Amino acid sequence: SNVAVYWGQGYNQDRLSHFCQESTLDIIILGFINVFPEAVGDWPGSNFGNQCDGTVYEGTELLEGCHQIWEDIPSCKAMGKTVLLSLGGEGATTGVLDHETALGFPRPFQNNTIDGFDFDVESDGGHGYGSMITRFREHYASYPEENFYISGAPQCEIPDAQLGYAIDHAAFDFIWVQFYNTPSCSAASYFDLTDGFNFDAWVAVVLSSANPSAKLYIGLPADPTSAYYLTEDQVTELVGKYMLLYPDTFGGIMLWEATAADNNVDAQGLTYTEQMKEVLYY
Ligand SMILES: CNC(=O)NC(=N)Nc1ccccc1
Repeated sequence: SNVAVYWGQGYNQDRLSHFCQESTLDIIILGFINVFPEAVGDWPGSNFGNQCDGTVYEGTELLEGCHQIWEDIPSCKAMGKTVLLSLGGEGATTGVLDHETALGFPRPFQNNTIDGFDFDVESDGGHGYGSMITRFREHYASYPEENFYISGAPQCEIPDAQLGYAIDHAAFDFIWVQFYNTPSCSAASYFDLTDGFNFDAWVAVVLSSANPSAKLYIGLPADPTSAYYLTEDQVTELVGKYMLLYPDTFGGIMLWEATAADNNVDAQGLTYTEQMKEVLYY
């Protein structure tokens, strides 16, 4: 099973190549394309924290000076990483992506080196995401020799207000549930009296979704100051239980996010990511 991390919004974050060199990481999700086109023909916008030079394509919010990222993606893939580009993120302008706008979402990702797209839609979700993912699948089909992926980061309440429809009607490869940010179903609630952690119910969602063989990941915060943070021992107990309960559907652990995980070092000098890898291969 895999460790997936979000990268692009970390405090004083290192360039992508630094994380590509970490053997513990399998999937790196670049965040974010955080402005969606309001209408067909509009351009999306992007934000990668401290990583780009601030210049945008004329008249858009789309960053054009992300040289380090575009330089690092090919080498990241050469090191065996799966690199996905995430659409959305906290506070993103995701607009009501209707069917037409969804199909018209321009793909200004000048290079085609990314392995797929992640949907981290946290507000204003429309039903366009199902159409958009179906359209992505049609594009993917014209490159049968390539492996392209679609992933999603729903909140843990079921059905997820933004992605629930898309998960039921369009094929995802990975679903990393944000078992944080929502008290009622967080992984942390497994350890308190409420015990609302709902991985079992999420397995049922996947098995009745458009792609029952999608892999389901446990999403966790990597920052020890986060309200929903789990200690290494708590992750060992929780993940140890669910990875054995659902060996076919359990895909691994997703962390928000890469820099926080790097900076979170335990008494043995292991980063949080290395601790997660130990849990998965325990
Ligand atoms: C995968 N997407 C996220 O994790 N989005 C998000 N809103 N993350 C977040 C986690 C902790 C504090 C603030 C934001």
